[in-house]
Amino acid sequence: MMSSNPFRISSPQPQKQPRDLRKVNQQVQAADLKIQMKMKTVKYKIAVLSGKGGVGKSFVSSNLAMALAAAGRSVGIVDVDFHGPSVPKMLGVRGQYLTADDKGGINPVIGPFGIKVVSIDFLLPRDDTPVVWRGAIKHTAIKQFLGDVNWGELEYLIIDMPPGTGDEALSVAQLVPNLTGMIIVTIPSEVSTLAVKKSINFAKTINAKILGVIENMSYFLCPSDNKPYYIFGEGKGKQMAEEMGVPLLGQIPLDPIVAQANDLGEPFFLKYPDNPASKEFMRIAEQVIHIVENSNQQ
Ligand SMILES: Nc1ncnc2c1ncn2[C@@H]1O[C@H](COP(=O)(O)OP(=O)(O)OP(=O)(O)O)[C@@H](O)[C@H]1O
Repeated sequence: MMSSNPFRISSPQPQKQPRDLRKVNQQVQAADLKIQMKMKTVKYKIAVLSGKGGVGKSFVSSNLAMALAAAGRSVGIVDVDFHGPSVPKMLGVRGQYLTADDKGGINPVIGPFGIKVVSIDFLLPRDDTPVVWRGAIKHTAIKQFLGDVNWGELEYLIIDMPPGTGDEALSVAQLVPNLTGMIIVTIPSEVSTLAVKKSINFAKTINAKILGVIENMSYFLCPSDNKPYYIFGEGKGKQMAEEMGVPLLGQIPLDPIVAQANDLGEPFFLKYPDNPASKEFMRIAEQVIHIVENSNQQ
């Protein structure tokens, strides 16, 4: 005869569950409190996202971080792109390790210009180790990156997000207290700008301020005639930013030296300060500083 309870779900144990729940609640509250404490000493927290993958979001995050540091600001960067962590390589610190202090805190890796860097990449045993995590684990990892790392006093924390508006974006929106705003990276192609519109609408849905859009791979500056060639089309980023009512912070050229430096694990902005892309990053950093430091939000 079939049992009335085919899944053999045991009946609830009223005395045990509340105690366990209380313990879990206490742990969650303690973790949230830790994040609040750690983030109190970080003035501006900026998430960098893109609607689509491969548009150069990590390149932009890493080089914007260096440009902000070159402008005299203290900077940290947290890479929450768990499935494709490329910030360490783009900052030239790949292969280094996070260390623990005697109080259980995590010491970030120190990158160029003294930037504090945290990424899952520092914890992976091998180059080809995939991160196979569901949303809940990524949420916990983001909590640890925010609450357990010794960030110290920082003016800027750049949060390099994975492409799209999935679990990580929601976790960051939920966990980072007083998120200063979001910067959205795009390339001048129709498919990318469509995806960006989704990111902008996502930011609006969660009430995050959009600091602006950065158009990457905007044009190729031909070395023989020094003229810009708009490979993916001209003016798309500007048009899209105007349509969506957000500022276009800058346009980074497509340059084989960028790809080469990133592939070699060289920090591009530091190594090629006179390249037009680096100069544009400096201009973008100055605008970001102007926008966030002149608003009262912290
Ligand atoms: N302006 C540029 N000129 C030339 N190559 C570039 C430029 N920007 C990025 N790249 C190259 O494009 C590739 C993708 O860059 P990146 O990893 O930053 O993109 P992403 O949007 O973060 O990708 P993902 O979707 O994996 O998170 C890299 O090989 C990088 O070197």
